[in-house]
Amino acid sequence: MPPETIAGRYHVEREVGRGGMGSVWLCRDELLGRAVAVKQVGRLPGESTTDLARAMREARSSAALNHRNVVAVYDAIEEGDHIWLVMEYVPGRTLSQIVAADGPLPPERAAWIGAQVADGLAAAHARGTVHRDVKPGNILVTDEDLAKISDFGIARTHGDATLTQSGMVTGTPAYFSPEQARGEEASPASDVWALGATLYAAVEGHGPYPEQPNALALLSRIAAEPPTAPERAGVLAEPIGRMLDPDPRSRWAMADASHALHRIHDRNAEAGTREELPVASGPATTALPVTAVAPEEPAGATTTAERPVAEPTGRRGRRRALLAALGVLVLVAAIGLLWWASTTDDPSTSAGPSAERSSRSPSGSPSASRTPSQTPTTQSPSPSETTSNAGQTSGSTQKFVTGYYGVLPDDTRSGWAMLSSGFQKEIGSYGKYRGFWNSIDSVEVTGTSQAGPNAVDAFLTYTRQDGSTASEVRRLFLEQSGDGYLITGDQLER
Ligand SMILES: Nc1ncnc2c1ncn2[C@@H]1O[C@H](COP(=O)(O)OP(=O)(O)OP(=O)(O)O)[C@@H](O)[C@H]1O
Repeated sequence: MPPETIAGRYHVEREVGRGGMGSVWLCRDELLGRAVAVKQVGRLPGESTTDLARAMREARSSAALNHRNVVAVYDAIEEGDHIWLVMEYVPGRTLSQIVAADGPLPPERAAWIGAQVADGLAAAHARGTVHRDVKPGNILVTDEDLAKISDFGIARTHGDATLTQSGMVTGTPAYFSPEQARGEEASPASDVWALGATLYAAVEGHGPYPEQPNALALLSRIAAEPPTAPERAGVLAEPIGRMLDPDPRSRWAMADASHALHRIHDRNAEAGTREELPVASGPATTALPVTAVAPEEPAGATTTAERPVAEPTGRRGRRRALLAALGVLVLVAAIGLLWWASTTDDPSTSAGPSAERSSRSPSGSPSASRTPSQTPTTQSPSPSETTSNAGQTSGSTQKFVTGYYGVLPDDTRSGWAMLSSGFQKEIGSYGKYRGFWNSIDSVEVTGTSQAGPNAVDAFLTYTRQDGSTASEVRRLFLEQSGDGYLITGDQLER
């Protein structure tokens, strides 16, 4: 039984759940007058300090993150043989509880939940933290479908000591990526796999691999065999396939996943009702971003058909089924391509090369969502909060960014000159850059926010040539150049 009050401050109201390391209690923070969730992590006398270290690691990883899609950790209190992790209280259910109670989710709803989680994880990746245990049980979802990723219990930041000394499995094997199953280090790419497997489970009602009690047998299967293609994924078929790419080098980055999932959500919202959205409709299939992280691939050459959920492993039946599934996907992609070719109003798809299609809405510059060399230090608050928060030193970088969008879309020559040569190379050519901006009628900067010494988040609203609008938050990375700056890269934030 927990005490009535924890650390003289958190009044215990009731137990809200129980996990592998202990109970979670709903408490009232008497000092701040707010509800908090307090997770009790046991440390029995004589027991090793592994649990304690794990809890502290969870606290450290999560507390450094401030993102609406990551459960905030407020405090970690050591008391007797326990640690109390004080977290943001998220009223709702875990994704696994939702699927268990209500059955598999419609792909569009799963996409929305996945998009939010991808945002939270992308923020964690940007600061060097890998979650390592993404699974439906670690995703909390409110009644309004606000999703938050929790339990950075086995996450670690670069430079932390190895978690296990003797090959003990950390994480949930069912959601392990093939490279993890082979014993390689967890990486942002393995979080992408785990999110793909989580979305698979959300729409199918079971994970990508058949459950089995023998963890080692499961791991060897994951390492050797691709999962079977999902049957109920609909519009999520391609994102799941790209996230479950067995090769981590060509697997989507988290930003690509976020982008694609948001697109599905945006299109669904535009369509008005979930049911109205055709399954695997043309635009949703063809307009998905193509990751720019596979350097050996020619830009823009990747199609759904080239990246199946499962790659052939030598099992004939599976191969045949896959080929059939791929045939359908190729057909869908071809129909989508025709649809796409007949429209010019979607700037995010009009840019052509793969790097330019990494944005879910019109990009500030048609660039890849990439891991920046400069790590942002803060998360973006809402546009209204941000401009006024800019400090004196950050003013000039924000001014520069506002100025950059000020010349666009009309003066692409000047805009192009504000990009570093490396970034220009990454985009490909001035013609591609201009081609993108030609599809935009106007771009408005509704706010800016300092995301790091050389990183600025721009809150943008684009109006396309056809009058439709789209909004996004784009992070621009800058380098000093003479008295001014050059843009060295960008990344979609929201
Ligand atoms: N911040 C929170 N707000 C509200 N409920 C929560 C919160 N965190 C956890 N819960 C509830 O408590 C339950 C247990 O959470 P916990 O993180 O300990 O479980 P777990 O992820 O299954 O365990 P573990 O990963 O430690 O093996 C969850 O299933 C959820 O219902």
